Amino acid sequence: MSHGWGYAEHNGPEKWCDNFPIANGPRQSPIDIQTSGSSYDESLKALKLQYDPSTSLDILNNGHSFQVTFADNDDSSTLTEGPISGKYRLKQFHFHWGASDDKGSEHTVDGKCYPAELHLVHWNTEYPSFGEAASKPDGLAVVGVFLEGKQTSFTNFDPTILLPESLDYWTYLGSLTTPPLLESVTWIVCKQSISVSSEQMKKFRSLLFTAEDEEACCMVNNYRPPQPLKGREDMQAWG
Ligand SMILES: NS(=O)(=O)c1ccc(C(=O)N2CCc3cc(O)c(O)cc3[C@@H]2c2ccccc2)cc1
Ligand SMILES: [Zn+2]
Repeated sequence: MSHGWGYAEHNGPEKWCDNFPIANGPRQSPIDIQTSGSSYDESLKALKLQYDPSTSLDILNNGHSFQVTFADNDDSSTLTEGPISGKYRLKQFHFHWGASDDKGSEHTVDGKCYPAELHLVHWNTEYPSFGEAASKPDGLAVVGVFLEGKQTSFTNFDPTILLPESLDYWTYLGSLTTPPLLESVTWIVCKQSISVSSEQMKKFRSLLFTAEDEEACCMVNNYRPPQPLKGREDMQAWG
C-alpha cells in the first residue's frame, strides 16, 4: 500500500481523488450525521460485540494513525447482530484526531466535531480474509466511537473497555475513510461518546507521521472531512 497519500496540503483528502477516483463515489465516508434525518428502525438489533483481549497482537504507528492489531484466524473477537447479518471478526482498531480539541473526528453530528474518533474494524467471515472482504460491498463493518475531553484512564487493550456504556448507534453504508476508500463498509457510529483526558490527547498529538530518520512532523489532523450524502438521506438508528 503506497504511502503516497497523507493528510498534508500536497497529499491530503482533497488530493486523494487523483490516485483513488472512488473518492468521489456514491457511498464515501465519513459523513455529517443529521440527527433530525435519522429514523428509528425496528428491523435493527442491538450490537453484539464479543472481544477476547488475548487476541491483541501489537500496537504500531502505521504512518497515518496508530493501530492495535488482533489475531483474526478464529472467532475469538467478533461483531454480530446490530445492522449486519452474519459474523464479522475484529482486525484492528485505530484513531483519528485533531491538532486541537475543536476538530479531529471524521464523522460529525449535526456539524459538531469531536476531538477524536475510535474505529474498530471488522471483516465479514463470509469471505476468506480481510483483504478479500475489503473489496465487497458487505465486506467490512466499522464501529465508530467519539472521544471527548474528561479525566479517564486507558488500561490494557481489551477493546470492550473503549466502548461507551450505551451501544445505541446510527448506521449507514459507506467506505474506508482512507485510501483505497473502498465502498465496502457498513458504518455503525455510537451515539454516546467515551471520555479522554487532555493528557491522553497530548500523547496522541506527540506521535509522528515521520520515521526516525526524517524531519519530525506531528501526527495530527489525520481525519478526512465529511463527504456528500449523494442520496443517502435515510440514516437508520437503533436506540
Ligand atoms: N478509517 S477506516 O475507514 O476505519 C479504515 C479501515 C481500514 C483501513 C485499512 O485497513 N487499510 C486502508 C489503509 C491501509 C494502509 C496501509 O499502509 C496498509 O498496509 C493497509 C491498509 C488497509 C487496506 C489496504 C488495502 C485494502 C484494504 C485495506 C484503513 C482505514
Ligand atoms: Zn479510521
